[in-house]
Amino acid sequence: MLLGCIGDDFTGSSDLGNTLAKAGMRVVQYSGVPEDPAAPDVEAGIVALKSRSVPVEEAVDLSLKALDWLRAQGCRQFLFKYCSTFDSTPEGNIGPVADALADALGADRVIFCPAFPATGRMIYQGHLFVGDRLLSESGMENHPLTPMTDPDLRRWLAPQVSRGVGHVPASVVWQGSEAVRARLDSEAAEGRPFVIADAIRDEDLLVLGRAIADLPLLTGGSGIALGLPQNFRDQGLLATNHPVWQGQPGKAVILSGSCSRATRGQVACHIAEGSPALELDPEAVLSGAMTPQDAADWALTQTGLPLIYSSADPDAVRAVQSRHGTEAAASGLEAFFAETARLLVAGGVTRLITAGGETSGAVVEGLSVETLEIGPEIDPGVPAIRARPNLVLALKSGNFGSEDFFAKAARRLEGTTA
Ligand SMILES: Nc1ncnc2c1ncn2[C@@H]1O[C@H](COP(=O)(O)OP(=O)(O)O)[C@@H](O)[C@H]1O
Ligand SMILES: O=C(O)[C@@H](O)C(=O)COP(=O)(O)O
Repeated sequence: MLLGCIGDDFTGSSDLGNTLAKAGMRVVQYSGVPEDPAAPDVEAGIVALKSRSVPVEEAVDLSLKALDWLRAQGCRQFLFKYCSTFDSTPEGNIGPVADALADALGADRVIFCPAFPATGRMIYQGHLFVGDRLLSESGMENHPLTPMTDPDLRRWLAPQVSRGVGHVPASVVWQGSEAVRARLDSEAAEGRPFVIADAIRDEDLLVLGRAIADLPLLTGGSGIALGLPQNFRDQGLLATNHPVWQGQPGKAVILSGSCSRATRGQVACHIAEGSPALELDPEAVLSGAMTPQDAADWALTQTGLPLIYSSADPDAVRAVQSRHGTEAAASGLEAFFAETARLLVAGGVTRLITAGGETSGAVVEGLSVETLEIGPEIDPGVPAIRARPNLVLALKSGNFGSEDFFAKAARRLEGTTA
């Protein structure tokens, strides 16, 4: 294994896997820290954790365990993948995890770059944009668990970390990788080893990728990985033939716990097309009046592509959270989706599409799937994944995917390219 990655959620990890696989690496995503060694032909291994919104100490502990395992697999470089919208709070978990990984690896300059231009995430003058909106006006200010209310990443990261926070502006990135390296050196020399890097276009990410080829630790969204496969290829380290993706026939079901704007649009599109949809009432789920068995029975008796969703608008989410508490509402709904997924797969479902990072993590953990083979891209940031000989998955990040994503994913998982 060449590149060792630690993802702070499951959809984000598959997003990273997508970037690396598209650029020609053989990528496997692991659910949590594996007990066994990796297969010998894995070039990039991604340990997917559910560490984005857990208490800081737990996130740090899990991430260090993942690092130990990846080091034992012989990795030469390590990447901490977090969300392209920098999902975190003033306490963490991006900063404390990065601090701990930097300590463990002796990293004296570390880049932070969540940019993902293909999905509209761009960083300019240290500020994160989503399309033509600042992060804090993009809808992310209403996120149920990590509301992002400040678009200045330097200001958002600083209280989370024990090191100084610097900046590589776009004007330096546009001068090329040598200039970026010089800037990282000068920032480190002035006590700012943690550096927010501007990136607006894929070309910028490729420049950054070349500049950080020799650094032990990188952090960012999947975009920061764009240039890394070429670094390994240049050293003659990548194999050229990889297993070919095979589609999976059989019953498909969608589970959506994401309340993000894009997902709500996809839910609306699915319903508008006349496809079967079951809206979960969080009160009924949390009181036990609606059980996973009820939901699974409903889906298994539908024809077409059934969708079970709790996705709701910010006001409805806030109302549920104020009645039950944010944590209890989230974990109750996630446990419901996990159990429903288990029942669906036991009932013969072979293609499962999940929407939402936390939701997807709960589902994959609930299914006890340990290794996920990354296949071809469905939409930017979302690959088809093989979980078992008879089970394929698409784990959609909340904000990713076109309006017709659900139907498209079902087709791609089946092996239909149209
Ligand atoms: N109707 C709802 N009310 C309150 N919380 C909800 C509702 N639906 C889903 N949630 C919770 O909101 C969180 C959404 O997070 P996640 O699944 O990561 O989606 P995203 O990728 O959009 O952030 C989950 O913890 C989920 O259980
Ligand atoms: O980087 C990204 O935007 C995604 O890979 C990701 O991590 C999204 O997380 P969720 O929106 O919580 O699914």
